[in-house]
Parts: sequence; C-alpha cells; structure tokens
Amino acid sequence: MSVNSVKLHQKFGFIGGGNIARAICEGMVRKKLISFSQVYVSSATHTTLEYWKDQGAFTTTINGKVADEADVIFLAVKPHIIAEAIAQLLQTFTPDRAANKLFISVLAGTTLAAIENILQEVHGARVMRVMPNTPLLVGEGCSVYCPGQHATEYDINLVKTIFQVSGVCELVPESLISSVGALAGSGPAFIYLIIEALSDGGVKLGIPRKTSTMFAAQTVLGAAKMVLETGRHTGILKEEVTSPGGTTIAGIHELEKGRLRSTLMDALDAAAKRAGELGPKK
Ligand SMILES: NC(=O)C1=CN([C@@H]2O[C@H](COP(=O)(O)OP(=O)(O)OC[C@H]3O[C@@H](n4cnc5c(N)ncnc54)[C@H](O)[C@@H]3O)[C@@H](O)[C@H]2O)C=CC1
Ligand SMILES: O=C(O)[C@@H]1CCC=N1
Repeated sequence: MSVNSVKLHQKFGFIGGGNIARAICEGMVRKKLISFSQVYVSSATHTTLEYWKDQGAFTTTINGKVADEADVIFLAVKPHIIAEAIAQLLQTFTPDRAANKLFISVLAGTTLAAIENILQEVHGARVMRVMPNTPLLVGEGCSVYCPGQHATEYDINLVKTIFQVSGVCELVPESLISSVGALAGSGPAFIYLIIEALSDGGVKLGIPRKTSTMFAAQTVLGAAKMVLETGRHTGILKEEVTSPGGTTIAGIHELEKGRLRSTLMDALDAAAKRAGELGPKK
C-alpha cells in the first residue's frame, strides 16, 4: 500500500513544540496522514503554543498531560533540556500506562541508551531514534531512524509511515546518526547559505533580489532532481554543463580557489563533532 493512502488514527504528542515538531506534524497533516485534532503539544512557553492552538491541537505546559493522552510521543526539546523535560513528564504521567506508548526521540547527539536510561522508570519503554530535517514540512524530508531495544516491528513501520509520507526515511546503524544529522539534519541550513550567496551573486550582476533568489532556489532544485532522477554520477552531470573554455569552468576555478568542497566537508565534520558534545551522557 502506498503511504499516501494511509490515515493514522493514533494520538500524537510533542514534548517541545518548536521548529522540528512543526515540520514533522505539518508534513503529516499536509499529506492527510493525520489531522491537528489528533495532536497534543507541550512547550515551556505559551507563546510557542499559540501556533498549535490556532491549528486546533490540544496544548499545555504540562508534559505529563501530553504523555497521558498520546499514543506516540515525540521528544522534540533541545538535547540539554531532555532530562528536565522527562522529569517533568514523569511528575504526572503514570508509568504503568506506558506499555502502549511509543517514544520517538529526534534529539541530536542523544543516544538511544541515554533516552532509555532517562525513561528507566517507564519499564520496557519503546523508543525509536529519528534524525529528521525541516524540509519534511514541504514533503521533501530526508530522515533516518534506528530502533531502541524494546521497539517492535509495528513501531518501525509506524516511523517509516510517518517520515516516508513526507520524504525519504531509511534505517541506519546508530553510529551513523550524527553523520546523517550533519549532512541532512543541518544540511538545509548549509544550502540556504548557498542559495543566499548565489542570489547575492545574481544581485551583484544586476538581477532583482526576488527574481535572483527564485532563480537560485530553482537551480538548486533542478540540479538536485537531475542527480536523483537521472541516477548519473555528479561528475558526469557537471561535465554536461562545463564547456571547454566556457563560462562554467571559469566559475568552477573560482570555487576551487575558495575551497568550496573542502569547506563543505569541514562543515559536516564540525556538525558531527558538535553532536557528540550535546545531550546527556549515558
Ligand atoms: N531544527 C532542526 O532542523 C532539527 C532539530 N532536531 C532536534 O530537535 C530538537 C528540537 O529542535 P528545534 O525544534 O529546532 O528547537 P526549538 O527551540 O525550535 O523547539 C524546542 C521547544 O522545546 C520547548 N521546551 C523547552 N523546554 C521544555 C520543557 N522543559 N518541556 C517541554 N518543552 C520544552 C520550547 O518551548 C520549544 O518549543 C533538538 O533536540 C534538535 O537537536 C533534529 C533534527 C533537525
Ligand atoms: O542544529 C542542531 O543542533 C539541530 C540538529 C540538526 C539540525 N538542527
């Protein structure tokens, strides 16, 4: 069955209602996998909750209320907050009701073992770890997952349904999650910088800003689709654009002088290294 034809009936909770929670939830809603009436969100401030309230979700500042109501509970707070957020959750949440609940952690740099350890009061807590990215919002997410020790086949299928409806979602060993986080989790920010720089270049050459940004984004989209849809090696695709003695090679020479490739590789190294510094240590 195509994931697009599925409608989920579970209740979905978000502990933390920030950027990634919105991307995950709106992605599902846009694809009609769920509606906001199935969504329960807790956040530290009422300001964050206004958006959710306007959409028709149940909102609260009490994490335990979300855990009590929802069948699937996304842990979507910043990594340094997680122990505190779960402690708050356990103040009102009845751990023996947890058997039917699935926790999905999207926290960077926070291992399954650390989450399972923080949730130890919830005996046999079913946990999945996912590294999503914000383009889930527009149906072009790139996510990876790995199951915790008590996760079931049902949990794996549910995670695949949730994240594949809004993009690609693949299983990886947990040792690779921070690497994928650097590439796909942080990657959109790197690409926005590149689009902005291309737009600046266009503006410098006289193209109006709005048009220049649109052309830059469409060019990135077109190049990405060429890679994905033709399946041809990026080197060959590059050759097809680069005429001997032409304009493109003149530009590529400048990019190589600016160490574009090496800089992007360094950016991924830095992001992956930073993930290792975040989150509670087991
Ligand atoms: N933003 C992104 O592109 C991605 C983020 N992530 C991970 O998702 C997590 C959340 O990131 P963002 O959504 O960007 O952060 P954010 O700052 O936008 O959202 C965090 C939310 O947590 C809430 N919060 C703070 N303390 C809380 C508490 N004690 N209990 C309940 N809620 C509390 C805040 O009010 C806020 O709504 C992080 O762990 C990050 O590593 C993972 C992949 C991509
Ligand atoms: O910047 C961060 O820490 C999060 C994780 C991946 C994307 N954003």
